[in-house]
Amino acid sequence: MVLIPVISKLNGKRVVLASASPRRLEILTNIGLQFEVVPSWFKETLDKTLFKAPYEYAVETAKQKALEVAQRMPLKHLKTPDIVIGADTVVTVDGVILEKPIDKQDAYQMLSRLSGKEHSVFTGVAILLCNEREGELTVDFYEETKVKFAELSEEMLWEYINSGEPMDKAGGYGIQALGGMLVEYVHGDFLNVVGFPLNHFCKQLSAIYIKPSESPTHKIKGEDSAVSAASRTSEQDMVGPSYTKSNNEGLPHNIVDLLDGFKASKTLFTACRLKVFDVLRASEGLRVKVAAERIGASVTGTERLLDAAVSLGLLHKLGQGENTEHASQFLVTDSPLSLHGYILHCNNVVWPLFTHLESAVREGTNQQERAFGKKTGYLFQDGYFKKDEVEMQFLNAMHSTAKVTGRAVATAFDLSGFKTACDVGGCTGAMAYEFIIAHPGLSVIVFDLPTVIEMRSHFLPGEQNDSVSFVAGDFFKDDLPKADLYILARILHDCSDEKVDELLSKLSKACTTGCAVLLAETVLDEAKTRASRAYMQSLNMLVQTEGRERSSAQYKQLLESHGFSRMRVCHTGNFLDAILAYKQ
Ligand SMILES: Cc1cn([C@H]2C[C@H](O)[C@@H](COP(=O)(O)OP(=O)(O)OP(=O)(O)O)O2)c(=O)[nH]c1=O
Repeated sequence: MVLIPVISKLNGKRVVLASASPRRLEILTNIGLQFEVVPSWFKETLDKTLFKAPYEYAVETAKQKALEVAQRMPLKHLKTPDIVIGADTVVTVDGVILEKPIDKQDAYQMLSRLSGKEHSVFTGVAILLCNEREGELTVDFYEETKVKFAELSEEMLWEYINSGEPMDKAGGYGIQALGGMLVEYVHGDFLNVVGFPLNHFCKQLSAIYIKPSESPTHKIKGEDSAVSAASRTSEQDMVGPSYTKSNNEGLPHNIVDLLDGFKASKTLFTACRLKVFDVLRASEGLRVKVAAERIGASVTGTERLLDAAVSLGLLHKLGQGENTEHASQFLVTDSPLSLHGYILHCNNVVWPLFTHLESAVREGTNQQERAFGKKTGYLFQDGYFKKDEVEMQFLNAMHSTAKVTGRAVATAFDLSGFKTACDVGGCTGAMAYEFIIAHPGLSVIVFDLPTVIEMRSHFLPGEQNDSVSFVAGDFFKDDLPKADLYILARILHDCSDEKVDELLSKLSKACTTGCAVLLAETVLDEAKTRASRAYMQSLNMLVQTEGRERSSAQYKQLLESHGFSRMRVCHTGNFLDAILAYKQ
């Protein structure tokens, strides 16, 4: 059985079917696959004229369905999938793509087109491997099945249409049900018509998860191996699944992705600096020349930047020239969850520091002086951060990340036992507001430097709420406000070990038995089996600060040494994990 070995390979992985199709659910359930269903919100409105073949449209739609769920789950479901499966089925006849009919008349038109003719059914499938060590991989393929309808009388057509069966099916028919009466022959995979090419899917999974020595010898149509479609060579136009050369002939895709990683980052940073996403939101379907004028750049440079943004899934294919849902959500400057500020910080501060990563590794110190020509004490009291535009940019960055991570951190634990929290170094209050929303009985005092407190009105102009108050002070030099829960979001990871001990010792004195600290940090995964972001963040601390990221075991030891016990860790699946520990 091709599938049995693959099933065992998937055990323990979070598999998600990004489809509302009951047929796909049934097909995968019947083979004993363990998976969750999270229907995709991707609107199936890609411009068909931009695709040179119907199967390309089906594959791209399947990929976008899977991507949407993979990117939404950590934020909305607070869990990260390991594998997301997207699929899209289309019927084509005489070169026209038929999707689900919009009404009975449309169903009549479709079925009349199909009457007495052979047509093709294409199902595109995308398998998104989210937690692979080398980052996100997409394996996509399609399957074609030929179907011939008998000559359909008007009476038969309308009797079938009035059964209601056509309405939620591509081409307006269901071969597995009443629609089977319309069919003279099927050449190819029957389940592919129903909506999921099961055999091809199993072969792809085998190619991904079973080493050649383990797997029964089988050739998938075309060539061996399925790899990241992102590295698929563009000149390929083969009928059948999409491939690149098998790994032993080409570069391992994770090396290729890493080689190009910095270019992808810089593409995102540059597009944000030029406010490309704001310009494209203002007038959808903008032509490149007009976009170039609006962002004040050359036409040739703009064209390549936009093409690169499309390849990174930030923009829809050009011709529509419009933001993807995620670009609208996170990359335009004024959206509620905009990461624009953080991205500018990455471009203007983190990028120059990472340029000196080798020196940081050799010396074991941050590279502020090489990058910006200044020594630094505790980072955020340094003169460099006193310049208004630099401080405002940094606050923008912290504000935008707090907005994106705040909900996940605030909902990580049941905090109903606490009345007053102090958000130590709480910056603009974005995290504090998430805590009072998640815990209505809680009030939060945001404690931060006077200059930070003065600037808060830039960030939360409308959101006045009595449960959030602001107190100016220096958490190293001044007394901490009285509270029974102390929140420290991305504070300890900036500090030297000595500063960490100084601060935790102070918190321990401020806490009576039953009080607690809640840390929001990127927790290192000792087993190194999860996404590598935490280890990238650990290098970020090396180049930027005197601090570092820590594992759960290290936090446990550190907190216990300052009288905090009963530590619990919540891996939120977002940028930040949450740690709660109680004063003994
Ligand atoms: C041709 C044909 C299609 N279909 C169904 C399969 C799909 O469910 C549907 C094609 O529409 P799709 O957009 O592929 O799938 P969907 O809308 O049902 O679900 P989702 O988008 O959430 O993945 O048509 C049949 O059930 N029988 C058939 O014979």
